[in-house]
Amino acid sequence: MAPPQGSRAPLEFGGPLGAAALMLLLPVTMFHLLLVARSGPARLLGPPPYLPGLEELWSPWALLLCLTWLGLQAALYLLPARKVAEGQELKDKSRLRYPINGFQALVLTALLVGLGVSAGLPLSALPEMLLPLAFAATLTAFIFSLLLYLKALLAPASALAPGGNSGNLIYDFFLGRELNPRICSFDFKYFCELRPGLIGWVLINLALLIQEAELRGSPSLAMWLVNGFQLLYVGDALWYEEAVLTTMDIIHDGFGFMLAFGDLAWVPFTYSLQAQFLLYHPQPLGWPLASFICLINAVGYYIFRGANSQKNTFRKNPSDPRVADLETISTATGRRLLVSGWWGMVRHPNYLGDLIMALAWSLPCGVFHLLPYFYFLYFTALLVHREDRDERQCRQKYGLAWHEYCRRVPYRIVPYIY
Ligand SMILES: NC(=O)C1=CN([C@@H]2O[C@H](COP(=O)(O)OP(=O)(O)OC[C@H]3O[C@@H](n4cnc5c(N)ncnc54)[C@H](OP(=O)(O)O)[C@@H]3O)[C@@H](O)[C@H]2O)C=CC1
Ligand SMILES: CC(C)=CCC[C@@H](C)[C@H]1CC=C2C3=C(CC[C@@]21C)[C@@]1(C)CC[C@H](O)C(C)(C)[C@@H]1CC3
Repeated sequence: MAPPQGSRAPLEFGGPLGAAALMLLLPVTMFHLLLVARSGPARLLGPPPYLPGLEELWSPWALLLCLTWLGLQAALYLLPARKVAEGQELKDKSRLRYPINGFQALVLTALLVGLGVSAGLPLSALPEMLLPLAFAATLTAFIFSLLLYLKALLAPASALAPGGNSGNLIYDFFLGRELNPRICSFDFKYFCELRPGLIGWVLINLALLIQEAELRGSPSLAMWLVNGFQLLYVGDALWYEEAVLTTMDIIHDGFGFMLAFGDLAWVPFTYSLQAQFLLYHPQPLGWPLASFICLINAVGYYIFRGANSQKNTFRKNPSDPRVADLETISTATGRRLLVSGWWGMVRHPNYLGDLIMALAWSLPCGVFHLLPYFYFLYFTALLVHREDRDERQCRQKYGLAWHEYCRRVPYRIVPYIY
């Protein structure tokens, strides 16, 4: 049931036409990347080396493996958590509770995979299955999104997200109608955001590293760097799992095809692109340059983690000694905005740190192919668009206080540039 006309949020992503285009373009782009990464020329802007037939894309075994993976991660999600955190206050003043056991799930997955490999699990065969696995993940995302859409038809208006309730089926299916779709205490958006896709991403990276070792005797330094950087990123996300509860996806966005496909297919199969590229295009990398790239990643991580933890600590407890001395702006909602510390440097310092890391992930692949920089380019576009969406939401939330924040912190992501 769509909310009253007056409360409808403005259309984003180009409205229904843009949503329809993205639902086609995103999977096509993902398959293009998977095909080009394993081709000789590896030309991002060129045609794919060939168009795979359905017999190459569809595999019942790949679908079974995909669903088994989802089942395993769901089982790990349901294990007793070391902690249960409360989410931000909802419209009806209630707060949802979330299990904090993501890092535990990562460690248990690593142990299970390690046991499997020692028992003969052919993990290095995974790279050869990326196309059918990506197809299975895309199919799963579509079906899952349809079930979520149908579930939202039964949800009360108070459970709906501001965005994905335009009344247009395609747009609402893409953006997602329900804000926090759950069955009992199982939160589908929270689960998908941090578990199957992220852990699947580093598992694919590991499989690519093992296959390179089998092919060339040992993994290259570039492959070690990419695996290490991205394992740090995923491990950090799961160690600081509670911080995701103050991010846009959890606070504001409905759970629909965009996030379901993003979590289940886009993240594991396009975020592992550098490792895929390196398997088929080994790159020489000396220790001096590798050390410099590690420094770049470290600077990015320092900014990323510092900014996210500062904002999350502040949102959880403004009186926390770690943030109590920071300068803030009061707002009509009663919530305050940080205007010093990381959030006094630019309005999204966390994005800056993330982008610096994204660049560090590409550099080990050399500078003679554009393909490994796809993530950096896509991610820049995603974060610029995301920052614009967040600006609109915060302007609406905080009014004059946000204008004052923009006056005092004029740059969005990069100091003195943007
Ligand atoms: N690897 C990837 O593919 C992606 C990674 N990310 C990363 O996820 C992280 C989270 O980003 P995102 O989800 O966009 O949201 P953010 O963590 O940037 O949170 C945005 C929210 O923070 C609050 N906020 C903004 N400014 C201030 C301030 N000055 N003081 C206090 N609170 C403030 C507002 O919410 P409120 O005031 O209501 O609390 C705002 O809506 C980032 O590090 C980003 O780089 C994001 C997208 C994709
Ligand atoms: C083009 C397309 C398919 C869009 C979907 C975007 C999603 C892939 C991203 C939206 C927000 C994300 C976040 C992370 C991963 C990518 C998605 C789902 C994130 C879990 C990565 C790890 C970080 O530490 C994080 C937890 C802060 C982050 C949260 C947002």
